[in-house]
Amino acid sequence: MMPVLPIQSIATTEECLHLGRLIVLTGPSGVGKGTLMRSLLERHPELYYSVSVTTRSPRPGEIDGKNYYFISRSKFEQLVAEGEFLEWAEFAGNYYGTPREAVLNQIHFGKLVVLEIELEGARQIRTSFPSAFSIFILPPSFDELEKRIRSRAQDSEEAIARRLLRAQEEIQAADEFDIQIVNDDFETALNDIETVLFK
Ligand SMILES: Nc1ncnc2c1ncn2[C@@H]1O[C@H](COP(=O)(O)OP(=O)(O)OP(=O)(O)O)[C@@H](O)[C@H]1O
Ligand SMILES: Nc1nc2c(ncn2[C@@H]2O[C@H](COP(=O)(O)O)[C@@H](O)[C@H]2O)c(=O)[nH]1
Repeated sequence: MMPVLPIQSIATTEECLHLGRLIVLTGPSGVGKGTLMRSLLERHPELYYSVSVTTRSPRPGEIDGKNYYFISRSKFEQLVAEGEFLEWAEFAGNYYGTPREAVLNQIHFGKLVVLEIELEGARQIRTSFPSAFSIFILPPSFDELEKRIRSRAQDSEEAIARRLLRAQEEIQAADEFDIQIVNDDFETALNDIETVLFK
């Protein structure tokens, strides 16, 4: 299921940090992380985007292995027990996790690796990778955030309510991150991310 590169031994976390860099992109659901990420990858194909594993059902158009690896809760719990995740969390009723081996491989090879994950996972990464660079994406306002979640039209009312509740908690944690970027004008936000990553 998960991509495994032909590497004989995987470096430890600390060894990896000398070879590559880990970037964590976090922010409330609907703020535009995925959209920013897609544009960033188009402009910088040298980046490695870590495809997460989730127990959420695929949305229309989402492809297994591209957007996420979609698996059952029991399989996810088995992978947790086997230590297969670099971090994982439950978010709005579903599990999400970052495949450990693929990410460590890419860092080992000197890649700039980007994780797009929620707050609890980002906190776990800060503990295991203190040198990771963390970015928190903020909405211009809470009303605009709700509008964006609704405009996506892919979540039930219940899921939207859960995501908005969680968004309030997440936004309060924005100061824990190395940098905060407001995604108001899309191009400006994208340029701000590029500036901190590449300039
Ligand atoms: N700067 C922006 N101005 C207006 N709309 C935006 C902007 N950035 C993103 N959007 C829109 O907001 C909606 C949510 O964006 P997106 O799905 O990327 O959010 P997300 O943070 O990845 O959400 P999730 O964490 O739930 O996956 C999309 O319809 C997207 O087109
Ligand atoms: N802790 C983790 N969070 C993740 C991961 N992959 C995605 N996410 C975050 O989950 C929410 C919901 O995503 P959605 O696709 O259902 O809208 C969002 O904040 C994502 O950033 C992961 O591997 N670990």
